[in-house]
Amino acid sequence: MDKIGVVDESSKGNYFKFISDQRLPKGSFVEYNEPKLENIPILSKIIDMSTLKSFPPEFLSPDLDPEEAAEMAGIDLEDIGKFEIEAKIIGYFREKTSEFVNPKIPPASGTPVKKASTSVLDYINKVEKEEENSAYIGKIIKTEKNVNLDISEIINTHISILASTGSGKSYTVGVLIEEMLKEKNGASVLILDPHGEYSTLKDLENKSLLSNKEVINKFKYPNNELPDVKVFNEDDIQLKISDLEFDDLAAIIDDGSMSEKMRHYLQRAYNKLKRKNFNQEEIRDKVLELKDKEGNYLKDHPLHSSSIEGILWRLEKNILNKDFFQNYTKLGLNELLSPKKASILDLSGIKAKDQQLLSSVILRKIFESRKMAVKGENKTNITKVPHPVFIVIEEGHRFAPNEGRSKSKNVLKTVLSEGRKFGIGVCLVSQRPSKLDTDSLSQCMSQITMKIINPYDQNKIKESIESVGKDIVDRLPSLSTGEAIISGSTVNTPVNIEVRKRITRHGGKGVKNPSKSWKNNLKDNFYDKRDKTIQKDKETKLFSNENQKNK
Ligand SMILES: Nc1ncnc2c1ncn2[C@@H]1O[C@H](COP(=O)(O)OP(=O)(O)OP(=O)(O)O)[C@@H](O)[C@H]1O
Repeated sequence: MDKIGVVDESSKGNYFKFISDQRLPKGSFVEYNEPKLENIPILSKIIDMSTLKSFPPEFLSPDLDPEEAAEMAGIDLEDIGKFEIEAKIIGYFREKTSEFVNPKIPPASGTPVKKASTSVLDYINKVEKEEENSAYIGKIIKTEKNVNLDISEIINTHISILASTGSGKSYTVGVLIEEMLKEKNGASVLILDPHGEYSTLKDLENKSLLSNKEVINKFKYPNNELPDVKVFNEDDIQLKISDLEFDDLAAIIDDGSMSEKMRHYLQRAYNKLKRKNFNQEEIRDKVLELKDKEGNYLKDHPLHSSSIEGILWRLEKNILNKDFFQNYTKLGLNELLSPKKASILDLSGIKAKDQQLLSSVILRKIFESRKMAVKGENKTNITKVPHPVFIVIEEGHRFAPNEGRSKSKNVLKTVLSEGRKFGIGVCLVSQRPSKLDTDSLSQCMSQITMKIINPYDQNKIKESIESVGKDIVDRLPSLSTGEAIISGSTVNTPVNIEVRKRITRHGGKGVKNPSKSWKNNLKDNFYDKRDKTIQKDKETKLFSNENQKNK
């Protein structure tokens, strides 16, 4: 491999500087051989670059000969156009423990530096491209080297995808899901989709939409079938009231004004609902029974009496008059979760609070079900999901906000902290990491981080994610759309990548030409009329010219 630079004298600690005449992008990799360790190649990453020497401004005149100027300024002309590049030492790969080991000695001055070779870059991946449990996510920037995520790590210890709006989060989620659904993995995926932007994954069901035979083969299962992608919307999603726990019920009817007394009476009524399959009316009837039973006491204690009335009113308003709650569940876990299947819950037609509620019930059911399956228990009222599950939660800050209440926060935290034991992998997606619950974020042991400009969001990432150091955060604002830094347990060392192209169409596109769309939708479309008049004028002119010619 060709030498691209030489270590200069300023080496210290984990970092060294070298001089090169090449521009090397930040985040790219170089290597050098360490003679004290049998010449083993040491992988290092570029973190900064500056020009080595430049002419002082007073010598920057077009009339001045460069050689003369260099002599006058006391600069070696050869140094102009060279770069001083700072690199961070990553280390050599120790196969025995599958990790990069820092050599703890900086390279000596004069050590040749080379572009990292493919054989050294290979160690960045924990898994090979087309093997089981791998997700080919893109290439190391400015190279042809593939980066493959280790899916076992994602399922066991979760992943976060963080980026400012428009930087490519949902595109990247799409790529990850495509990889999950390839035949090599055959995953069971559930997507909580508040903006309804993932339905284009349905392209995977249609051979004619997949570009060629080679692509089709990657998704084709032994029975010749392609993956199943199902979209469920508000008409399909309804909650069975008896799936709610007491806290859910209290949270739904509490608009912030529910007193402790009201909570107390609601709890007593709820405790009387011994059967597992109660309906909306039965909750109200239990409160009415309580009112009858305590009749005399309530007469003497008007405050208690008004508490019961308060509950009845709230039940009427929030539960009995809502189509969203049914006495049955339209969607069972069996329908949602199955290998080689992605179920997209399009929540765009559901209010934010109801989205949280729905997610909390679904997450809890999946958690209970997986727990039972792993522990080998059998409970008749719980559907058994016998395989691991990958759950994508878009707009994660809505479901687990850092501040304020959310009906789904506690259960999501439980899934993140204990899901590891039960094979529930979560992908938490957010454009506002600073608004995301800190514990939830730090439970995601792998990260795909894309362009982030907001300093609050950058700080949050620095403070709550161990594997994302300052050098990574400093690079976030300069990333382009579609560029990402992968870090954490899914790869052996953090790596800058260009996310691969999607196989399916991307569903999260903005409006391409808003002006055109507005004009096309004008009630009195005078643009159309104008265009027709112009066309007519042209034709008239043309004919009159031809008439003239014919004359
Ligand atoms: N890897 C990529 N290759 C090509 N185009 C990409 C890539 N990533 C993103 N884009 C394009 O960039 C645009 C924004 O991407 P995307 O919708 O994924 O952003 P986002 O971060 O999810 O935004 P929002 O938060 O607004 O949903 C899209 O038009 C998409 O097609």
